[in-house]
Amino acid sequence: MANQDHDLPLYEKVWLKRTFQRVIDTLILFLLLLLLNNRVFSSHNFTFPWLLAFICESWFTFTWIVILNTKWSPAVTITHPDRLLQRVQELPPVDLFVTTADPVLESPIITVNTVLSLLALDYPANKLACYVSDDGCSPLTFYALLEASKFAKFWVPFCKKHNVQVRAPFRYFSDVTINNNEDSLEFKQEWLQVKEMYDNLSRTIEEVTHKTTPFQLDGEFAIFSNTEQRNHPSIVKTVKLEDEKVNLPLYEHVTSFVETAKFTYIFPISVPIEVMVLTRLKNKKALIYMTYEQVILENKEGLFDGLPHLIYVSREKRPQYHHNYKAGAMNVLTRVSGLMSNAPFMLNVDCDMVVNNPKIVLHALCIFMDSQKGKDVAFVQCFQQFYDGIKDDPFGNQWVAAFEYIIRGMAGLQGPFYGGTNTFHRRNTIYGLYPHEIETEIKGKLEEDILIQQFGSSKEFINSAAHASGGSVYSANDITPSNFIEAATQVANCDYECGTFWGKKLGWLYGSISEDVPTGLNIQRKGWRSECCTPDPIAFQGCAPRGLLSTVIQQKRWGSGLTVVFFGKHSPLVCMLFGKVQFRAGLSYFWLTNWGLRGAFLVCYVALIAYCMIANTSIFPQGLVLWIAISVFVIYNIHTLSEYLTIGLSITHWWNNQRMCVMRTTTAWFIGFLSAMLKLSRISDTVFEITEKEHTASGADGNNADAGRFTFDESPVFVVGSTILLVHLTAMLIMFLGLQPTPIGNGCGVGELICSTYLVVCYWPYLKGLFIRGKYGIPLSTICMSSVFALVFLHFCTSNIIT
Ligand SMILES: O=c1ccn([C@@H]2O[C@H](COP(=O)(O)OP(=O)(O)O[C@H]3O[C@H](CO)[C@@H](O)[C@H](O)[C@H]3O)[C@@H](O)[C@H]2O)c(=O)[nH]1
Ligand SMILES: [Mn+2]
Repeated sequence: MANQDHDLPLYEKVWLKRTFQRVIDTLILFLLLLLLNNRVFSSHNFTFPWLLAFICESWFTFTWIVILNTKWSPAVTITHPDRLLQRVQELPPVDLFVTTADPVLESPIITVNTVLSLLALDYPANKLACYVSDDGCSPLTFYALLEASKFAKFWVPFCKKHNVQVRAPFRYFSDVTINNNEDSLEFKQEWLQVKEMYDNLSRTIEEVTHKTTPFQLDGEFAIFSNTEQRNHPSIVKTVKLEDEKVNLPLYEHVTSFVETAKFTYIFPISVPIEVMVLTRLKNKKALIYMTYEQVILENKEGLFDGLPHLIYVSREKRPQYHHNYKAGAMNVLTRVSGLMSNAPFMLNVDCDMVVNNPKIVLHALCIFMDSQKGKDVAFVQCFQQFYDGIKDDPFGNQWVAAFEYIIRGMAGLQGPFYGGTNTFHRRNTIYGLYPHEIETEIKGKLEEDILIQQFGSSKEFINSAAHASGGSVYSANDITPSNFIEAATQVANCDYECGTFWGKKLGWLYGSISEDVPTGLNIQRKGWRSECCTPDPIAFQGCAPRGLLSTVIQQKRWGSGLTVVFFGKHSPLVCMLFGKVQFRAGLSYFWLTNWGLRGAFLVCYVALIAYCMIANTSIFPQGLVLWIAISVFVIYNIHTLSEYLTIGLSITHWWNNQRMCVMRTTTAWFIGFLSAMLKLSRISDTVFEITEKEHTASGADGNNADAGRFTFDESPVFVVGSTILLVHLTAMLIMFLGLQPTPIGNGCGVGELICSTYLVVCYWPYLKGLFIRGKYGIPLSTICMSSVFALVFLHFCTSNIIT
């Protein structure tokens, strides 16, 4: 290898020039400031509505500054896995985390596909360990994984042999068919065989999932009897050894294992690659532990081309302990994996995020391992992109433009925010280290009692954490996850974290249902950077909510979780003032953390406009200044439209996103904001509601009559939406019928009318929903409630309380 080669970076960062965009952005800002200026200096109408308008408009201008700042210096990263492979002697181990929480909303077949795609990554199998956290404590999920691990023994070699790109079987088989003319006979045969196996697998899993009779909880599954999702009792599991065909050469191995690990019991299955299923034996100690782990697949021989370890983890749940949702699950996975494989890097994906680029680990490592720029990179974030997205994004949940402009923009600053999935982390940063500590082995040298205070009382875990912090890893050959079952059980217990730093200073942070954002901020606060990784083909593909109902659940959660972050200890402002988050990076975090607040301000403004129309007053200026306001509106729309068109999105896509932005801000984010306020004032807590992942194996939305159509239910989100619509319809009616009272000041003008019309046009799906019954219509109860609210508002406006 030429010396020169060594100097080439493993990744490059290229800043994009978007000069024209900057000019227009600045023009809009200039006009907004002009309008604000006009409001302050040339208005003589200092009433309460005026003040409210001034506050809201200042907020909108501030939001625009935040957006402009975020978009200003976009960057892309280009990675060179070929250089990495040439340069490093040995690739580092990587732990893979998958979280699932509900076998109904997240069908096990989805999780299975994600896991299979991870097992088949183009990376030495002995360097990978895949951990599945099941917060649903579901025997179905466990069963599905067991079945999948059998299939994996054929699937993984098939993918590697034929260099398959999409390694989630349901995606592969719906995309790729055999070509009789081009494909070899061997390929065709294998394809058919593997396809049949997959069809069997998915049929078996579907059958078990949809069986109306309860799942037979015997044999290996006895461990699941008497468990509840939120309350797992002590579980003792027995395995009938004689049912399995025993592979003799493995026998020796197994007996020695049973001697060393008293509380575990192994039986091998006769398979080409060693597969072991572990379970705990009945013993006193196990009765105290209320969680269990199963090692499903163990690559004990450390075979390069074998299968990665696959470990099922379901942490203990007790009603008296808060389980902290996904953040809690991630911390358990961090500890369990720390014991079992302790890889210096970990990848975390949601259960629906399948690998789309099998070389993604190499791409991400290019960033971490670059000797110049990689040292202070804490995490590598891949975009969230979606398969089978409904055409033109009717619910605005595919975020294509946001990724292109906002996240790439953040990438040019201190780095993208942590998005909760598709992310590679350094184990060290999760353990709370600062960039400069990485090479000084600080944690490794800490006193044991300090480590116990921070990391909890497991000796084995502290040992492994010290190892990790010191930069040394277990060598790939001593990895035997099953040796650590007992210790892993302990660190997955509810009370393990009591009094420790977990969730407060270490790992995934608790307190917000958008755990990802504060976790990322807490890392960047220490001076770490992050990078985007956007290789071609794209890294992962997930399942975007397919209906309005699940979109609303997601949006409400974000609106609420992000507001909690905004006002919390890890708000961007705090991290900027007291931490090492750079000014512009901190400001860009406002784009994200103020979603809930945006809801509050926009609802205020929308109400104000309706008030003006009903009470016949005006918040908008007349004459030239009104024209400036109208031109801001027009320029803004043309500008965003051109941004969409530039990246190949359609006009419909743009319009769908625009109107969805208005709708979700004034409904879901607003409700999220209210629930965050209740949480912050300790009146009620917020709950992580899981979004449904629909499994459409056929890959088309044609078979789904609901695709893209708005469906409604009794959610308070729709009450807010319908109220806003009814109020504006009434206001327009009053205006057109000439029922307005004598004007206050200039009286209501064209500005208000334009705003109101735009709003009603955005709310068109709601308007239709008012007149349809059934699931496409707004429920009568919701309409009644909204009418009451609208009447109250009307009364309020006409009773001249505020003038
Ligand atoms: O108690 C829980 C709740 C959720 N999850 C898992 O968390 C993931 C994300 O949940 P999902 O319902 O898919 O939420 P989304 O809105 O799709 O997720 C986005 O937003 C979340 C924060 O609100 C992030 O955690 C996610 O990574 C991000 O993709 C899923 O794998 C769940 O199984 C758990 O493990 N335990
Ligand atoms: Mn998701």
